[in-house]
Amino acid sequence: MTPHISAKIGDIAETVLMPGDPYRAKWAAETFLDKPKLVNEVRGMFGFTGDYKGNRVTIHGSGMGMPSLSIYANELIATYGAKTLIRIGSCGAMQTSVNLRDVIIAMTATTLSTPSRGIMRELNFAPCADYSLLEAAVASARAKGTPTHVGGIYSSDVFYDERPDLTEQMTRHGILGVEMEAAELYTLAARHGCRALAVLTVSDHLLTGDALPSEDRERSFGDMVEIALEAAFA
Ligand SMILES: O=P(O)(O)O[C@H]1O[C@H](CO)[C@@H](O)[C@H]1O
Ligand SMILES: O=c1cc[nH]c(=O)[nH]1
Repeated sequence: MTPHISAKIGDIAETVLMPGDPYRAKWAAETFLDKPKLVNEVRGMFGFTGDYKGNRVTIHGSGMGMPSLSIYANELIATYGAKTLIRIGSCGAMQTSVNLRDVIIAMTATTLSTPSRGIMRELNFAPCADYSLLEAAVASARAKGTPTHVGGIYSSDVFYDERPDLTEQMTRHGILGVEMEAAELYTLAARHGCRALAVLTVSDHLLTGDALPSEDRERSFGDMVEIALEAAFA
């Protein structure tokens, strides 16, 4: 047990999918896993462990933002022995070539700061995905025919951004989309010798202002979950 996870040691799998939303964790576990078992609900942050095609997997919420993800990822790695952590999140598109419902597989995660900033000091560490997971996720997305983009994303500390100039710079520099957790996940995975990846579904578009109504999201979110599960066990 940890301060934030009540699961017994052994109740969490070595492979963990991490949506920001605990209700997405519940939905994904109940939709895609055999025999999903609730293993954590401290603070309403659901974690479920079950089987995917015979492979043991946990789907556990991260909460929103890097400080929250950092708490859960640290505890999952240090106490429960998680080795592969895949974020399954929503994001805002930053390129005209990226459409609502498309999937973005994040090679790198640019950021202004992460909870690890204090350790890095003057170093501009480049958080990047595990290549084996990235390659397997791209193959899985291609096989499914899901419209998918692979490249850099931006991990922001804020949802309500007061810096339109930053968005403009990100777009100019080819950043595909914005979310709020991947940079810290990649940094923690690098520190602890784990594998990490972020597979994201575009829920809104920063350049057009378009946004998905929540009832439309399930199908594309389902593709994202299956891509992550297939990549984890490739
Ligand atoms: O849909 P999730 O996984 O929560 O991800 C995105 O949505 C939240 C903001 O609404 C942030 O956590 C952001 O990263
Ligand atoms: O962090 C996020 C997530 C979805 N959409 C955004 O614009 N930002």
